[in-house]
Order: sequence, then structure tokens, then C-alpha cells
Amino acid sequence: MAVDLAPAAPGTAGSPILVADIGGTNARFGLIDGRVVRDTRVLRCADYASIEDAATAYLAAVGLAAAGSPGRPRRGAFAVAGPVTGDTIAMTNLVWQFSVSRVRDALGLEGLVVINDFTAVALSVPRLADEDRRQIGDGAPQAGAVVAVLGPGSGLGVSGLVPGANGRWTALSGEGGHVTMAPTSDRESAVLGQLRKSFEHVSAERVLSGPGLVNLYGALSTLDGRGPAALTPAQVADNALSGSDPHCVEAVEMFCAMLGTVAGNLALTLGARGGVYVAGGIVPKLGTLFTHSRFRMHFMEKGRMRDFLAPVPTYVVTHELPAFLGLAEAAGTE
Ligand SMILES: Nc1ncnc2c1ncn2[C@@H]1O[C@H](COP(=O)(O)OP(=O)(O)OP(=O)(O)O)[C@@H](O)[C@H]1O
Repeated sequence: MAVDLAPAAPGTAGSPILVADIGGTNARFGLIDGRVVRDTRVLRCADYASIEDAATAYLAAVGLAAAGSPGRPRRGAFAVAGPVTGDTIAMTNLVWQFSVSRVRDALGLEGLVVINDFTAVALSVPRLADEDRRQIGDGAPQAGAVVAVLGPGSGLGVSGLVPGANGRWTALSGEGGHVTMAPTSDRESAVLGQLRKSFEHVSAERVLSGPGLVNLYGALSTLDGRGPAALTPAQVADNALSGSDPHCVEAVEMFCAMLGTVAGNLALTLGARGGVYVAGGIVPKLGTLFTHSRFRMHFMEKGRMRDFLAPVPTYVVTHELPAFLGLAEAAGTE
């Protein structure tokens, strides 16, 4: 399914648009007035039984609890981590399941657009300023070429932006985080072999996500004959940043290298000479470990296709809420 950016219907005059970026862990809400996003709040999904409950709590938190209160949004645009194929949405890494029309009615909205979260991130790319992204390695974007987007968070989101006529773009809604993870070294093969003992299918998401970072750490520890400690993704990253645990260091190194492999695969598949954007909550937290990692090397090292990939720039998205920029685009604000 694709979202066409072209029809830029004006926002409902005088009433903001309720926007939400619902991941497997965090639900980020805000209100868009024209180009401005305001009253942003981050709620933990686990604290709410349903998407309506979280949205209702948000509206109460910003003083808009009462239906009909002045300033209450009449339209909504939500980005969700999971496939959007019809009125019923089941999220991939969360128990929330909902009907778009029922949520629209429950929140008293006249219209509600729901798109995949990485479709929203892809739609944000034309709106990103230079300070909203950090380039990793060399290369320069080719004007009017396809752009690729991927991002590890609770899961691994993947999308692409395809140029059309008259400066119009189409954002892809695939499930590319679930492609099969391929190894590029004996050590990676051993890790994936170890993970196959636990997972029927070792997808990219099984290693390139918060839980994936823990999976890498666990597999590496086990391969070296050490029982892994019960660590959270943040603890694995923190131990790697401090250098206090060699298996955490190796897990983060392998995470960055495998992300390069998957980013290069995506760039080859889409012909993404407009650049590859890495979004999601995890990579910005890895700081210089990512900058100095084997990400870019693994991105480019595709044998005879090295010369195709070397000019393709890779960026980390540093904007805190890129999905909101994309939702503004999808909702047709200016
Ligand atoms: N410092 C850290 N280092 C590494 N991983 C972290 C860190 N802090 C949180 N995480 C992990 O990041 C993941 C959440 O990522 P993100 O903030 O992008 O959430 P999300 O938007 O809910 O995810 P998604 O959209 O992929 O479902 C969780 O798995 C969490 O454990």
C-alpha cells in the first residue's frame, strides 16, 4: 500500500490535527497547527489498555478532555508500528488492536488517517533540515532519486520514498524489517545459528531492534561459554559505551555492522541513490560507537556493486519526532 503525498488538502480551519506516533514501547502525541507541532507528550504504551485510552489521557493532559471544548482537534493522523491493510489494525510489538473507524468515533474526530510509522518517517524526509540529520561517511544524494528509510526501535521499521511527476513522492508501506538476516562473516554465521535455536525465522528485526541487541549479546555470550546476564537493551548499550563488558561491546559492534548490511541491501533493492536514512530510537543513543562502527563499510561492501553504493549517502535522523513531520505531510497541512 502506498501513501500519495500530492493532494494537500488544507487543515480544518481553527482546529488542530491530533497526531500520534505509536511504537511498540512509546506513544508520542502532539497537535499540529499549520506547520507547527505543539503540546508533544510521550506516554508509555504499557500504561494503557488501548489506543483510545492513551489518546484520551493525552487530550486530558493538554486540557482538551471535554468533547466540544474549544481547540479540540477535529481530525487525526496516527502512525503505527505494524501493517496498515484495512480498518482493523494489529500492532506488531504491542497487544493493542483497534478499528480505525471506532477510534475515530470514540475520540469525536471527523476524520482519522492511519499509516505505518515508517511510511510516516519516509514522508518526513523532504521536510528534514540539515540540522535534523547527521551524515555517516561520504556520498551525496542524487536529486529526484529514490530514498530508503530504516530504523531500529522496539522493532525494525523500513520504508522508501519514490519520486513521481511534478515533485510528488510516494511512500512505501512494506514490512521490510522481517526480511531474513544474512551473515557476512563466520562469527555472524555462528550468532545467527545460535539464534535459530530460539527463533523459527531469524529476521533482520530479531537482531536490529532493542530486543535484537539483547539477542546478539545473549548469543555472543553463549557462544563463548558464558551465561548471559539479564540485561535490557539500554544496559547492553551502556556497558558497550563504557567498555565494561566485552560481549556488550561486540553486540553493539555487530548490531551496527548488520544494520549496514541491511541498509545496503535495501539501497540495492530500491536503487536508493537519493540516500539512506537511519531513524528509530536506538542508533542516536549509540553516539560515537555508531559513527566509528563498521556500518558504512558493511553498507558499501557488496562485491561488484560497491561502486553503485559508494556515492549513496547514509544519514542518521537526529530530529526527535520525524514521524510527526510525515503525518503533517500525510494529513495535508502546509
Ligand atoms: N539507551 C538505549 N540503548 C539501546 N536501546 C535502547 C536504549 N533505550 C531504550 N532502548 C530500546 O529502544 C526500544 C524503543 O525504541 P523507540 O524509542 O524507537 O521505540 P518505539 O518507537 O516504541 O519503537 P518501534 O516504533 O520500533 O515500535 C526498546 O526496545 C528499548 O528497550
